[in-house]
Amino acid sequence: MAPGHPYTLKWGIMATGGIAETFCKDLLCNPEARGVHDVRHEIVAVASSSAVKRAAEFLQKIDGAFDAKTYGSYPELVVDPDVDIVYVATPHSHHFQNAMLALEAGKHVLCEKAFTVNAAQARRLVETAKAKNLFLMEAVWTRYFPLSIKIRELIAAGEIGTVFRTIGDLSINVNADDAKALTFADGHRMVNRDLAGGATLDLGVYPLTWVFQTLYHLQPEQDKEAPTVMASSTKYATGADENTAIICSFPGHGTLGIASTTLRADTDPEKLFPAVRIQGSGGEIQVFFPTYRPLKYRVVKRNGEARTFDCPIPGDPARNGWGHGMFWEADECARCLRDGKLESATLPWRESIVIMETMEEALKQGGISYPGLITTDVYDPKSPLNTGNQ
Ligand SMILES: NC(=O)C1=CN([C@@H]2O[C@H](COP(=O)(O)OP(=O)(O)OC[C@H]3O[C@@H](n4cnc5c(N)ncnc54)[C@H](OP(=O)(O)O)[C@@H]3O)[C@@H](O)[C@H]2O)C=CC1
Ligand SMILES: O=C1OC[C@@H](O)[C@H](O)[C@H]1O
Repeated sequence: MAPGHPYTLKWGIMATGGIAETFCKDLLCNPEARGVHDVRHEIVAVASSSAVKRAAEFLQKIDGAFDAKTYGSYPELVVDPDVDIVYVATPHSHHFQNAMLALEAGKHVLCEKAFTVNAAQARRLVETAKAKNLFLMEAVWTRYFPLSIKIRELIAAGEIGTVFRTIGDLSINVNADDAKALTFADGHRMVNRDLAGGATLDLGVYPLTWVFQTLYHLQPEQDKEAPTVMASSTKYATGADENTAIICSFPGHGTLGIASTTLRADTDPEKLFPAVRIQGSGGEIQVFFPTYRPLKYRVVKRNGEARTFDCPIPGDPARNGWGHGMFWEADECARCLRDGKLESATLPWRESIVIMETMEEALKQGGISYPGLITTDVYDPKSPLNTGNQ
């Protein structure tokens, strides 16, 4: 990179669904619109497992990167020599096999949340990235929000004294009219066990993110303590969890985290109450819904003094004001690669693994299980999850 020139990261996009579209629209935003001058992004290839036509249609949807190559399969994408990093945007069920496909082809990887279906798969991804000297990161975008960075700084600076407890929720009321079924069809990734559906892996990872970034991430390195986990779930008709509560206890630090998620009620129908409360001896920090894309936090001191801070997401005027907030995690990938780092200090590999251990244990205690095809930690390039027959 020439001095003074931004480092450019060249992306290959694996899958053309909802979040791939949102993420790519963020990649297409001018970084200067968010005050970023040191890195930039280019979408050089897009792959759909269903048809090359879908990849071409995707470029129309994102309204940009019209010169990007389009592929009708994931294996073609990962061998494209122009791709630096693959963004894995498939359902949870596919993450392990798809991320392995990319790593084995020598590509760096940003993999959507939930990272994998279980901890063994997460460990295998990390081992592979390490062995091949490749960058790997779980796409928990919330951690890279300036709001999250600020809150971690406030906690570290003692703004609310000693933190003892974090309570977080991410829930959506998707009851059908009769309140028996949910509005999702049984085959939808949110509830389909074959796609690792369920509230915990899809939504629970966000309240857990708040528990982990406030109670685990900030623990001193020499005292890192994984939580003991107590959890309970209720099951939907498909066998996926629809309602889960997880208590994370860090006894060595005297802290407790409580993360909950349900598909049967909203976190806050009136958008008045905090979705996350980080509670310390000197007060608390409240974070408001959406738990995954927060725009506002409030610091409430023990004496009742309170201040609210709005944190709007900067839009790009040249893209009709678009800006969703996923660009900050993309900037992190670019900076890590520019600086020769294989993992992000904001979400280190070890932490992603401990979070997967926590969710795996919670699901086990809740009696939730997933099929062998999507839980195996044995890589198979010919798995239908890679070849698109699943
Ligand atoms: N960070 C965030 O805010 C969000 C993250 N996510 C995460 O992103 C991932 C994808 O979610 P989302 O984009 O909403 O899902 P979608 O169903 O909209 O898209 C998933 C895409 O994966 C590909 N795919 C490959 N095999 C299958 C299969 N058997 N069934 C369904 N899709 C398949 C398809 O693309 P193709 O045909 O082109 O191969 C499909 O379009 C999930 O892991 C989810 O947790 C989701 C929403 C928000
Ligand atoms: O990651 C996510 O955040 C937003 C939710 O609506 C979505 O289901 C989930 O996958």
